[in-house]
Amino acid sequence: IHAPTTPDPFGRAVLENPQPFHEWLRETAPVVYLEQYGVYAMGRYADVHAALVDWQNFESSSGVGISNFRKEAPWRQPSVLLEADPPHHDAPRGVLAKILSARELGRLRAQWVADADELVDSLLSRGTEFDAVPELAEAFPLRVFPDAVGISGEGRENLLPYGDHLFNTFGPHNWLTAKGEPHIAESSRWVAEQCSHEALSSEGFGARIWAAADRGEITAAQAPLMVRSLLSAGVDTTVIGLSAILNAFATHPEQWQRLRHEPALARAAFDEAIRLESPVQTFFRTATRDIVLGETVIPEGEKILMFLASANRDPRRWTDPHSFDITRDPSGHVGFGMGIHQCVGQHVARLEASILLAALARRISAIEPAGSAVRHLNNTLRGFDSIPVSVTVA
Ligand code: HEM
Ligand SMILES: CC(C)Cc1ccc(C(=O)O)cc1
Repeated sequence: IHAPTTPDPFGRAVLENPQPFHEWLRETAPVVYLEQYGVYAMGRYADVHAALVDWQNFESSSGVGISNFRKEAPWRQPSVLLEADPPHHDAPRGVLAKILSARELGRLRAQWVADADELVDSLLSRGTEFDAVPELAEAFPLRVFPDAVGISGEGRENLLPYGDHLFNTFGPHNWLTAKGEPHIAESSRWVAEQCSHEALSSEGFGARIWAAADRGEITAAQAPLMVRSLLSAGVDTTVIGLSAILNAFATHPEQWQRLRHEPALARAAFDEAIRLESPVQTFFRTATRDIVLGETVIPEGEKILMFLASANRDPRRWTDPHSFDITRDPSGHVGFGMGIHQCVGQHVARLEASILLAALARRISAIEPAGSAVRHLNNTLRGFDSIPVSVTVA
């Protein structure tokens, strides 16, 4: 199906409110050619899932953004994980999966719980009305994650702008990529400086990556790029994930009560928020051969735009897809991707969320909106700039 003119999926209107576009895409066909960008779009769960698990036909090494690395030079050195396919992808993935495993992360739990308790106590001592984005969704990851990686204390204000621009560059050049261009050279330089062996503290994820290089499991060239991966993917995403769950609970007070009575639901609640909100809305693959899908042929070398957020609300796969229900089984959602590139940091994200939610649930008997939430616009991410809330202390 050729769609000569559709609403622009990277335009302000769709980025603000993507659901009508997703509905149109799912109902039109399994694959729709978007003439505006010359890419093949998928919005149904079955097709997105199938593409994600089929790395041989839908490759990542030509880039997971709209730009085809085989046709134009990437603006930064390709990731040895995200923008690599087997066999090159295998060793870096194996090393990072071990370092970020749920088991390995257990050693961080006590410190992160203490940090969350301190942060929430201090916030509530200042009042019961606040903006949950800066005070919680940004403050908690920025307090625990850079230290867990082992980077220096100076310059951490570069992290969010670096990630925001990176995620914008997966989409087309537009007002969003133009916004980040003036500062990206400086923040890129700072990020690169944090990735050297000597810049990293002896305890963190970064040191463990370099130790793997010293053991010959990865090369000394791959090690700094793997640290860069953590700084690229590990901050803006979790800020949005926490914003999503906090906004979901503020707008569904009965679900908050459910969580308070059954704290063990926090883990499923976070994945349900990731399914419903899909912090990472879209990204691309590149066809490695002519791919026949229904009545459409995707020619070799062409880009496929996968709408994760649409797949996560596809009524063909989910009952009552637009509802936030923390008792639902959210497994199978593609908010963390699927297949060999599925988010290697998902346990870090889940640990941050479950610890922050527990700290809040202990102290707060109710949370509700105290004004309208403000969306944050980005070519790839969908989050919030502000979520004003008012809470009742238990
Ligand atoms: C709510 C938070 C997060 C979300 C929604 C998220 C989402 C995703 C998605 C959708 C992918 C798949 C990309 C693809 O298939 O091309 C991915 C991959 C990845 N994520 Fe996450 N992520 C989150 C947190 C994190 C964190 C905290 C880290 C680091 C500690 C991280 C590191 C990575 C890396 C390195 C990859 C590439 C894996 C590979 O290509 O093998 N992410 N993430
Ligand atoms: C959803 C993904 C595009 C997030 C992401 C970003 C960057 C990297 C990297 O390896 O730099 C990995 C994953």
